[in-house]
Amino acid sequence: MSPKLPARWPQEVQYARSQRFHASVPRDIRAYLCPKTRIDGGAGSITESLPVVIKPIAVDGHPAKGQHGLFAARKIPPRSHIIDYVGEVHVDDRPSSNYDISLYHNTGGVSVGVDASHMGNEARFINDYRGVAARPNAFFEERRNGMGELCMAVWSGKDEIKRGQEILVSYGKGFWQARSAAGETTSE
Ligand SMILES: C[S@@+](CC[C@H](N)C(=O)[O-])C[C@H]1O[C@@H](n2cnc3c(N)ncnc32)[C@H](O)[C@@H]1O
Repeated sequence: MSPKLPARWPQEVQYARSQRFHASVPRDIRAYLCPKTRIDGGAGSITESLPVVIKPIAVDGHPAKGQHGLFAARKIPPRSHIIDYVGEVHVDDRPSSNYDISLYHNTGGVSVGVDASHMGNEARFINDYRGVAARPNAFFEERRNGMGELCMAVWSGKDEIKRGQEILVSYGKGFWQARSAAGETTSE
């Protein structure tokens, strides 16, 4: 059964509750990332509602005005798991994706990313804090989910996130440096 789409989910993007593996991921890397046999694709383990909601950004001065962001649907305690970043796990280059985050590097120099440009979950709407707030209120850190699969998770920082607040992470300077040539800017 396909999962219910969140409000304001874009038609052209496939909604998924668990990451998918692109053919570019070598077998040994995949075995490390996903050591257990997956029975149902991973969707079955999610029972709780997520503490987040996708909203359009209409505030003047917000650098992502006209786009969407991810907001707390209820109070989120400090240092707690918010959501896993779901997308296509890949090792091929995706220089034009604005939804590609780094998941894992092995000692042999293989870099694994999670790209949510064509498929993903609510986490793909998390904006960078630059130009929005003084600092991020959430951060990326990998974890092994209930199925033992390595994934990139989003966690709250040291302060509680209040209902209605935008979830903001740092994409890292590299993200913006790579885009400055293309004319995409932040206030930093
Ligand atoms: C992962 S997407 C975030 C979700 C996006 N706002 C949307 O509606 O699909 C990353 C893109 O969001 C925009 N963005 C996120 N944070 C931003 C910021 N602080 N300043 C300017 N643009 C931002 C940029 O266009 C960036 O390439």
